Amino acid sequence: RRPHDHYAKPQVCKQFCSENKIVQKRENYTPKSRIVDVMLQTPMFAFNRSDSDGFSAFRDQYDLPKGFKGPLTEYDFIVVGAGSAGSVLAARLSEGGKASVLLLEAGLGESMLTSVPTLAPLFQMTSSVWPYLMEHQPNVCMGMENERCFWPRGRAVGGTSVVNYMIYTRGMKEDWDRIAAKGNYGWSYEDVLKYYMKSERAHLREFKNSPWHSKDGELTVEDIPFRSKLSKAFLDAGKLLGNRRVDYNSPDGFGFSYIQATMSRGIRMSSAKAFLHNNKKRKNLHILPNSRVTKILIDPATKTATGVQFRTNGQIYEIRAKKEVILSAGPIESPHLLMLSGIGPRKDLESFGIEVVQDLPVGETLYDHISYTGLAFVMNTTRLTLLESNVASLGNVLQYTQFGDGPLSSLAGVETLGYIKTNISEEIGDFPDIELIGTCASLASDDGKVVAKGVRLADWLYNDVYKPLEGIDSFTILLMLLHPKSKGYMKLRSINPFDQPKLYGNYLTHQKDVSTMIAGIRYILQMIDTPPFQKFGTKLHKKKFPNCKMFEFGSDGYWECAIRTITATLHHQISTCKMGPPSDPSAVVDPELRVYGIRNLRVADTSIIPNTIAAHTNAPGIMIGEKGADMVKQTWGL
Ligand SMILES: Cc1cc2nc3c(=O)[nH]c(=O)nc-3n(C[C@H](O)[C@H](O)[C@H](O)COP(=O)(O)OP(=O)(O)OC[C@H]3O[C@@H](n4cnc5c(N)ncnc54)[C@H](O)[C@@H]3O)c2cc1C
Repeated sequence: RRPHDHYAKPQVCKQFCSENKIVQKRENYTPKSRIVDVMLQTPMFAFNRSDSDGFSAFRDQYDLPKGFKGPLTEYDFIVVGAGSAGSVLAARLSEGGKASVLLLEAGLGESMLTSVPTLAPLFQMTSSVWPYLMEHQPNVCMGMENERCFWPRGRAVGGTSVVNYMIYTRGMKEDWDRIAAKGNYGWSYEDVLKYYMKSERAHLREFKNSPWHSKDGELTVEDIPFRSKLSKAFLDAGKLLGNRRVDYNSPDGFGFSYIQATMSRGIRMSSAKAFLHNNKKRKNLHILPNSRVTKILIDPATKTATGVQFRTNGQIYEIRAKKEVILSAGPIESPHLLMLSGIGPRKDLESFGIEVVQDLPVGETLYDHISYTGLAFVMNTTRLTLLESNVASLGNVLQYTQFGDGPLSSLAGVETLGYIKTNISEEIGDFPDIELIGTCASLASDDGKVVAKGVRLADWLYNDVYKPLEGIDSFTILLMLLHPKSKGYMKLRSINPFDQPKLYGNYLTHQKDVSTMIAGIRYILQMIDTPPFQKFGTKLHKKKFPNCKMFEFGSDGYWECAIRTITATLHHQISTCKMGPPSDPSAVVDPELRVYGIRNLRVADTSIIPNTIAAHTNAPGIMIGEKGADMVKQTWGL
């Protein structure tokens, strides 16, 4: 071969060459926030605001290693998506130098601003996310813009770990043991714990010598440096109601605790920072940001994945995988890519004229964790919460830039967790059905500019109910429905890879989900009545939602209307490429993550999680990346 034959050449693009307009518009958007404004006055964060990409000066760069002019024509492994799972996979498969790895990512490198924990809600309005909207579902998200639920997903090197709230949770022992008991060999708690611990570098004051945490991994897990007095009140109230203080990331995790966060000295620890930064100069690891995969290349005769097609800078490339293609594009794009490539429900694919390579139930299962974020509590005591007007001070910015602590290191007010079993649960033993999340902020703490806008809360609701709280100390306690019985699904919208698929959450279609959430709200109100909160004169803000006026405030009918009005997702969509044994008709991948019926193709990301788990899904995604990498290595003797 002549040397230039090693490099991939762009091909003529015949169709679907440009991305949809929404994404292009967002590329040029710099979010507005008082905290950012103050930060920009400091030399540390100064940058050119007239730049069309407001964050360009402070973006992580991922140039190809020295000596490479472009991507090669083939690699041993192609990993699609540099998110929570994909970053780990690419790092592990390229270690030791035995295999060549191409990591393709649609988004750009993360910016310096995404590193600041308290700005987490800001990025849901930027080009760092895929701005998915759920299809309209009557009677949910009634208080969101156009009554549509918003499902942003991270779009950056680091994926959703670049825009998430950094809560580090692994799931209960029972969750993983149940998954294994359904025929998913190798996925029991004991099995997955090994991989959680492989990644982890814990600095947790309370659990310094715990056997359930490791100090040797790449992913720093820390206590949040900032704690408000309300965090202690939350834990004390929990204790008074009979809950234990626990390490929720131990096998005995049913109880209350301070949050453990993926951060390092107050700075966000994305999976890109943890797994790619130190490895990006490896000669055998090529990372291509701004490169969107549009199709998996599959030989229909042998049913073997042979490579991918992707678009970068308006050019289309096809690159071959000598060993495997691994999809880590997340719970929406991994199934989307499978369907576009002929792997999915036969009837649906045929209705779009897509040649069916493998008939599989891709996208037919979709679970999510919904939450009610609408409770607001006021107090007779001031300076207990994170009012943006107080946080946005030069002193706080300097404190953060010098020491990595202070209010800017807060996860936008999120501080504590409590796993509870409501009085209507039918589960046996310590199996929680609700997670409570203690905070020191409410929807009004930033005057409605960021958090409410980020979740697309409708102005009619915000102005009527929350605006009166602006400038006043107020906070919320959230609840998350851990094991919804309502099941959603997703479908192709068209054969254009740039069209978002149709997403159906099917939220609250099972009445038990509604009653469990109401029981969770009542539990929170009980907590608020205890002395730890009452010593601050804490009271529920009792302004009725305008669309729920027909119900008596506080009745079951009222709370049902309220949760159907603010039906907030905590963005843990899973199961769209469900893992299961061959006997499971709803499975897309086997317990070694191989797509059924196709050779050399795996899915390794949160889309494979088969059941709901009591966890936020970043750490599980990273664990799946670790475990997936080991399985791939084992297959190829690496
Ligand atoms: C606002 C928000 C807050 C959250 N907070 C928390 C939290 O506090 N704690 C927690 O544990 N979890 C949280 N989550 C959820 C968690 O972060 C995600 O579930 C997890 O990161 C998903 O990991 P993944 O590897 O499956 O996918 P992702 O991390 O989403 O990675 C997928 C990657 O693939 C890329 N990609 C997609 N399609 C293509 C394509 N065609 N070509 C190339 N690249 C592609 C994407 O751009 C992305 O980078 C939050 C999520 C959101 C949205």
